[in-house]
Amino acid sequence: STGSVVTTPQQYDVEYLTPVTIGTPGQNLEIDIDTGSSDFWVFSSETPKSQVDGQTCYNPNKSSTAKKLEGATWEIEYGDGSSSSGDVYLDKVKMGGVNFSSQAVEVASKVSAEFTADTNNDGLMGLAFGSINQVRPQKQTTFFENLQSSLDKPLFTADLKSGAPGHFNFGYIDKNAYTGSITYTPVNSTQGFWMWTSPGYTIGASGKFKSSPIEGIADTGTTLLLLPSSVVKAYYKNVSGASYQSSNGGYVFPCDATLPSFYVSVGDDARIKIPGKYMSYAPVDSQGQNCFGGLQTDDGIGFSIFGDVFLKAAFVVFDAGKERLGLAAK
Ligand SMILES: O=C(CNCCc1c[nH]c2ccccc12)Nc1scc(-c2ccccc2)c1C(=O)NCc1ccccc1
Repeated sequence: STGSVVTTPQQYDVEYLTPVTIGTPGQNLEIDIDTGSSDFWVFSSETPKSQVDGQTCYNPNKSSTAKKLEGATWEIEYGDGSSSSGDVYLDKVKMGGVNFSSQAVEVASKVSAEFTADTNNDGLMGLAFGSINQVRPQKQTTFFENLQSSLDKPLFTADLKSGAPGHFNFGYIDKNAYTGSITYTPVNSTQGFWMWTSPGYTIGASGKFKSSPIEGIADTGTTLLLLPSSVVKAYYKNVSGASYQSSNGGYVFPCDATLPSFYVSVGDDARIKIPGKYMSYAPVDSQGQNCFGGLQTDDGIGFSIFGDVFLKAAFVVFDAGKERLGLAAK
């Protein structure tokens, strides 16, 4: 089997939302497909009304195919301090024409304020590895892991775009979705992530390649590109008026500054170009005077995060069959 589903960026490309159908009859939710985590959790009939602000809630009691996974609970906390927790049902899940009949759906009986405030986002579907799933006492496998053996090819692809709908595809590679060739690089999944190492980077079209291995994860659930502070400092040296502002929690610069492009090397002889305009995330003030950088440091994380700022510049193949990541220009 193969599948394809549209994914739509929210304002400033902060996240991408994808339609997912759960249960019988189908309940349609808008979900953040997240290759940086491994839990599929949703706003639900068990989420206190005070913590719901417009989100669509999955109600297992209204699904004839829902079965409670007795004794199973989950809780998850993300690096920004946001969190959610609850219990678990098994139900039919459909996305982009592919479906799995007994997917673990983690229903939220509690969500933190960040998720309540994210009014269009009805939940997250983690597509990292099941080894870091947070359901206890027994970890659950991801939607992709459940589908893998029935897919034409054991892979999925992400084609995120800046300010326009893109696609997640399952089981096949759409040759029309990229230019040139796909460069593959090994994935180390021992920490449960799509973790890979870039050999280095180049700042600006006429910049010199800097050989500097960067180990990080391909993470559609993180908005920004989070790299070592040495790399980040070197980049913002080229942006007039840029400075680290602890009050804003990162590098900020005048919104009219000229931003150099940033090239991330892949394998021996390929690189992904991130256009300068992707390197500005959003205004930090209502006048739109100063802007928050799309590139920030990975301090305190333990690895870098190749988030949406990077991923939307590429066509990305998440190849579980060969434990590798494919990257191509588009
Ligand atoms: O969790 C994910 C992917 N799902 C995010 C879902 C999500 C988390 N708030 C959300 C809010 C809305 C929608 C989705 C999400 N990736 C990883 S791996 C390591 C870290 C980490 C660990 C320690 C410290 C920092 C990061 C994160 C992380 O917290 N990223 C989010 C972030 C990263 C930096 C700043 C803010 C958030």
